[in-house]
Amino acid sequence: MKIPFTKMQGLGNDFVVLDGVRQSISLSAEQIRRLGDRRFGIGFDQLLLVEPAREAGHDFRYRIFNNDGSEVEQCGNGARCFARFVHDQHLTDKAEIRVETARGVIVPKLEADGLVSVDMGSPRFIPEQIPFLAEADAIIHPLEVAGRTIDLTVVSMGNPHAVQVVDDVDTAPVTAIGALIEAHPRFPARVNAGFMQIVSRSEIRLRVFERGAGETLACGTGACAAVVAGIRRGLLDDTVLVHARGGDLTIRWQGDQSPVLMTGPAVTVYQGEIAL
Ligand SMILES: N[C@@H](CCC[C@H](N)C(=O)O)C(=O)O
Repeated sequence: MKIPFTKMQGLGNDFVVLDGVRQSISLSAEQIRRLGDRRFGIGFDQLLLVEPAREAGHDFRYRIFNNDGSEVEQCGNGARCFARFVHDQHLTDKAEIRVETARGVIVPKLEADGLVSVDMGSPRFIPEQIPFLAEADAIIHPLEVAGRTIDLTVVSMGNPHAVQVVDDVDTAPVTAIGALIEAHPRFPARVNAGFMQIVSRSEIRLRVFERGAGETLACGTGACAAVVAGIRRGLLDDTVLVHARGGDLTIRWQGDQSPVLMTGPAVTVYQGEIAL
């Protein structure tokens, strides 16, 4: 069976997007891994499956899979690509879309300037909500990794993030230490590991070793989590320009229960068909 797909990217974080509205699609973890293989398949960091909404008042549901086949709760760059996809495929003519994810409803909006902004919902910090094994809630949690102690701020943006501050993202050991943090036993569902360099109170540089995908050129939820972590640590103001290796995002957060707002690009690269 052949299925049509769209290849998209948000700041170089790349996706295969499938239309599960016009046809019913069900993929095994093994099929996702095969499609995600950059030599034997199409290749992507995440696969996005767009489906009809389950509840009245919502426009769509979308499911997110890492290229290791695991299904995840949330994806920031994916949310922007999802919005561009349903619009370009004429699945909706709404500029503001209410979409169900595994962790609640998010609201992407196509802006007049071509960017997409997304209300990503409120961040969560309580250790069980991450999930993270810790005795109490704290802004900084020391974690033993490879014989040294790293100060982490843990944040859930629907999916789990552990953010550390580094002097220079270019020399930070993102791959080696990121993999150890991702698989650390204190994160029972694994975690996305963020490495944040503070440039000023309104600008950071960020690299993220993603759970289930390795280091990507950008991570939208990672950018939200890093800015929230920086604000909680008293290092950042409420509007921050995030420089990832694949490009820039603007993140806004007013604190407490207010939602995190993300604005950035979403680009279609090509369309094709592939045999499952
Ligand atoms: N690239 C994404 C995050 C994708 C999911 C993540 N790897 C996880 O396992 O939680 C983004 O842009 O947010």
